[in-house]
Amino acid sequence: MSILDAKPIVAIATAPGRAGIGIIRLSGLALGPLIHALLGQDLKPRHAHFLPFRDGDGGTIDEGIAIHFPGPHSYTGEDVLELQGHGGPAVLRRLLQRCLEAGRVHGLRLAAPGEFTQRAFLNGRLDLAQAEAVADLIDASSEAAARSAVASLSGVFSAKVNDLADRITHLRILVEATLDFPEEEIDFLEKYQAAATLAGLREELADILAKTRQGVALRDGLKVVLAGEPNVGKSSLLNALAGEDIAIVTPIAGTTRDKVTQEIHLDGVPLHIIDTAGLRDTDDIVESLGIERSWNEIANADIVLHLQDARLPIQAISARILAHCRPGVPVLQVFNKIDLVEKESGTAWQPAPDTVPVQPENGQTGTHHALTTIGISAKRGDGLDALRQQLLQLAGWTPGEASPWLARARHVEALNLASAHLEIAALHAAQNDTVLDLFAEELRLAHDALGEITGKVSSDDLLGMIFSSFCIGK
Ligand SMILES: Nc1nc2c(c(=O)[nH]1)N(C=O)[C@@H](CNc1ccc(C(=O)N[C@@H](CCC(=O)O)C(=O)O)cc1)CN2
Ligand SMILES: Nc1nc2c(ncn2[C@@H]2O[C@H](COP(=O)(O)OP(=O)(O)OP(=O)(O)O)[C@@H](O)[C@H]2O)c(=O)[nH]1
Repeated sequence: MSILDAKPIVAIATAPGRAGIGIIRLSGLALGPLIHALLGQDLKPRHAHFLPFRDGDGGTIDEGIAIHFPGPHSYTGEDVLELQGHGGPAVLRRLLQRCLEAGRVHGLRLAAPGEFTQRAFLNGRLDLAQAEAVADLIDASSEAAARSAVASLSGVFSAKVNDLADRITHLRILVEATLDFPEEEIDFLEKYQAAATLAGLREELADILAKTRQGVALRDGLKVVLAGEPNVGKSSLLNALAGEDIAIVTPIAGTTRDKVTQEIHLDGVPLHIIDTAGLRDTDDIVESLGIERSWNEIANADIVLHLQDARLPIQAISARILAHCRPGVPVLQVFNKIDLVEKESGTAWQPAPDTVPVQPENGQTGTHHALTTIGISAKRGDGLDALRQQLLQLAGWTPGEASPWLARARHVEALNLASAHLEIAALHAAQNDTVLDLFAEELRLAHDALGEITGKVSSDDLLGMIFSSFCIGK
């Protein structure tokens, strides 16, 4: 249901509730007659008119400003009418009713969520990544996310993707031109330095992918799971990072029975900190159900903080934690309660030689990031700044440097797909008897994958899914 119909649409564009000003927006192919019926006059294009908004009987609903943006020079690319009135819910409801009444003969109907922006997309005013950025800008939870969303909206991300797609096409055209002259196939690769060009394209794609991943982290946040045996201070760390008492802290082992989640922002990056039940063997049914959930959280984590008591030798549970998390997920060994180490031994805490990283039980050597070790005191606050820095670094963040664009998981998927096709193309190119049509086909598939990002290649299902998650009036 991506193209609903071409009828004119109307919606309240501003947030519900009391506000200084509220806006009703209409969009349609030819709003002239409707405007005349509604306002009793024509409007000078792109001119702010102060006038009364009247109901069908001539009674005044509000006094406000009306602006007519004739298509194609409007947000949607169609004729757009804005009625800017006072922002009370009753006023806007009456105005909306009045529009529907006056517009009935013109087929005016309520807009579906995101339908204004969908029309802007269908009329070529925005590409799909920019349209998504409109919603992401509205939803941005931090200033850093908003800054990056604006960059995406202005086309920074799309331009990168389009440029890469064009360069892939350029290479493909060279290859396909050669296909018509089979005797030249052999030296094609050398003649056009195809392998070197392809290597350059793959490097560029890897760079875009890394920045896009950052953009997704900035939009969706990262799941940081606090895991470890009971009583090591997981809940205390959650509270310290959150700056308030969210989770219950007691000296009793097994206090946390269910996960406790808190969202914090580091440098604008949303981190969902998840405190879990302490990992141990237990006969307590409630506790063991909680522990089962802890393992599930570890399996879904983007980053795991494995908390341990700094006074004790490294715990056997470590290998099991590594084995449970997804490949590539960084696990940070956090030694807590270093204040007690100092108190009991009289010297500052040092990472002991026996805290050298253990290998995961399932032998996934090399699939985890380097295991970094850090000492903290959740109670006193030592090491928390260093821990925050570590978290940002693990999130792929350069301090103070905002992600160049905001992005969505579906963009990363498309880039991964493009990357896989370029990788196969490179394998073809490396063969002695390169089959040029297979090489060209992989380039085409990589190009199409990139086209999904900007909507050059898209399905109605995809469009329906994207725009239906917008708010009404956008
Ligand atoms: N009152 C109001 N504020 C708003 C919007 C709106 O629709 N109405 N927007 C809606 O989301 C955003 C601004 N986006 C807009 C994008 C394009 C055009 C537009 O009329 N473009 C024409 C003319 C450009 C020009 O004058 O140079 C064009 O591109 O041809 C208007 C708003 C945010 N603020
Ligand atoms: N001295 C000191 N005590 C700490 C520190 N962190 C936590 N504690 C204490 O250790 C005890 C356990 O802390 P919690 O935060 O409840 O530990 P937990 O890992 O969430 O425990 P479970 O809920 O049993 O899994 C409490 O008495 C805390 O006050 C620390 O850095 N220094």
